[in-house]
Amino acid sequence: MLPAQPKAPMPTLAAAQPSQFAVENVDFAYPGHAVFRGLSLRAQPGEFLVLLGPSGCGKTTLLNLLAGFMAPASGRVLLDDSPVRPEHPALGYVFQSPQLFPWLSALENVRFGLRMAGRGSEAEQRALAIEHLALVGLADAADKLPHQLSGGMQQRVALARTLALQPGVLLMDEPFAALDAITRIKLNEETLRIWSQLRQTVVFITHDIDEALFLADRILVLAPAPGGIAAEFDIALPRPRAAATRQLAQFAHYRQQVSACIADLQLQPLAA
Ligand SMILES: Nc1ncnc2c1ncn2[C@@H]1O[C@H](COP(=O)(O)OP(=O)(O)OP(=O)(O)O)[C@@H](O)[C@H]1O
Repeated sequence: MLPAQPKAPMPTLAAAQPSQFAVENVDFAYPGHAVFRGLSLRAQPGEFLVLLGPSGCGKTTLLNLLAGFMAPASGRVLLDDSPVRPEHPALGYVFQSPQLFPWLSALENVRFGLRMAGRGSEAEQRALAIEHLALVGLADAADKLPHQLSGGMQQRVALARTLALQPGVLLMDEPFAALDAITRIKLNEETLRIWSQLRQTVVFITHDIDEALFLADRILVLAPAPGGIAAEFDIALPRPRAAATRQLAQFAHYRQQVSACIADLQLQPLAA
């Protein structure tokens, strides 16, 4: 009889070890189209970093470089001091579209990643999936199919599916852009509630200034391609943040500063 294979460790609802990112002097181009020249940035462990910038400046490209889906032409992308690779267990993604399997229940969608990673027994996977559905406020929807859920609920399932794998970093590419304004604000608040509990490093892409201000410890504004970081804002709004945060004079002040920066960028003539 073959010896039993050691099982991958079962993640729990406990906080992950937050990861750190370093992008060092990265150049990247699509054929005939330079996107980054000499881009450098860092994300500290447990930081909520938001990337903001005009359409086409390279936000998604940067996230793909951070995820190891694409390689820079020169320079390095390091995750916890090693070159990033897409299968790194610390990486978790949430995309604009929830990308759920339509024939699987919410619970089975959340369990899917755990099954693929071979983590735990079926009973453990189910228990963890239920715990994470409860974390995103969907304890009662475990048996529902995706088409029985609203867009916001589907995106919560996608978030639970990613969080169940206990990533050290969450890469979020405009995750709430397709939702109505009220649902989006609600999910911004939920994201911060969950982040304050689990404290992963988050890299969040948006082109919504209010969303960026509400969430971020730090905002990096990207310049139009081929560029890099045009400006950096430390957002010292008090935490925990809630609806009242958006009414603060300090919030309005940051909004004015960031809006002016982006307006300035969009008025710049395109680089040759
Ligand atoms: N596969 C590709 N081949 C060639 N050019 C591409 C490709 N993907 C993206 N681009 C171009 O590279 C630039 C950066 O694209 P990217 O999608 O990263 O921008 P973005 O800031 O995320 O835009 P948006 O806010 O509109 O989503 C754009 O000018 C885009 O047209």
